[in-house]
Amino acid sequence: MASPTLTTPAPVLRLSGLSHTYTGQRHRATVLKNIDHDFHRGTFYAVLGPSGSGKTTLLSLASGLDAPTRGTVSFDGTDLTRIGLGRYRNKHAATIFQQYNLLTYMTAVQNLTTAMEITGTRSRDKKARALELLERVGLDKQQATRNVMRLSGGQQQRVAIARALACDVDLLFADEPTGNLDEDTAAGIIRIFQELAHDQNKCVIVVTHSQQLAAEADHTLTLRKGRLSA
Ligand SMILES: Nc1ncnc2c1ncn2[C@@H]1O[C@H](COP(=O)(O)OP(=O)(O)OP(=O)(O)O)[C@@H](O)[C@H]1O
Repeated sequence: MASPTLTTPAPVLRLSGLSHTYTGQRHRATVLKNIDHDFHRGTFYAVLGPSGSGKTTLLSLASGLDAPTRGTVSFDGTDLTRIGLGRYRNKHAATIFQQYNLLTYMTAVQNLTTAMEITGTRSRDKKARALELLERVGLDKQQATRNVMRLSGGQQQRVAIARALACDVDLLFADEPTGNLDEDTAAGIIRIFQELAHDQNKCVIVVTHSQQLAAEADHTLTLRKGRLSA
């Protein structure tokens, strides 16, 4: 009897020969060196590495914020340059930035509903969905309807997380998402990342210094001297 063939699922995100060099007037620094790595749906990844090792750079290339100086990033087998970086960011990837990047003239709810509109995320009642997600990250209705600049740093970080959750996309990137949170709130956010990967089949990639977060990820990768290793 023929044995069943096991096929590896295609990666949702592939980095091939990825290198990145920052060039200034008197300064040139190669931060990433010839990185090859596949990332899969249904998986929660943590990327660790010393300060300045290039974690944020890696995330900005993988999330389509910047283009690599060499090599390619592909989503479901298509090079991001063919998809278009703007379209990729709007339709396929949500990013939680280290500096949150919230729309400062809006409330938390409006930040979420605007992101849902941009990504074309369908919801019968976008405001109700936004309130529900903000509650999930621990923000009550009063905080959710306040201008985001009148929230604390940790509360703004949770708005940024809820905004990423509001978008129905395959890839979620996060840069130090628990950096400003107390241990209990951080544990709640880590559980949300696990649910997104395991119950909703998303690919979640988090850059962090937190050992607490890395211990809960399915795969831990380390960036050191421009190389990524498992
Ligand atoms: N726009 C830029 N122009 C020039 N050099 C840059 C630029 N952005 C980052 N770098 C340099 O690239 C290197 C990697 O920076 P990056 O922010 O990716 O590291 P990181 O691992 O995320 O650091 P941290 O853990 O401290 O946030 C650093 O030496 C940094 O100074």
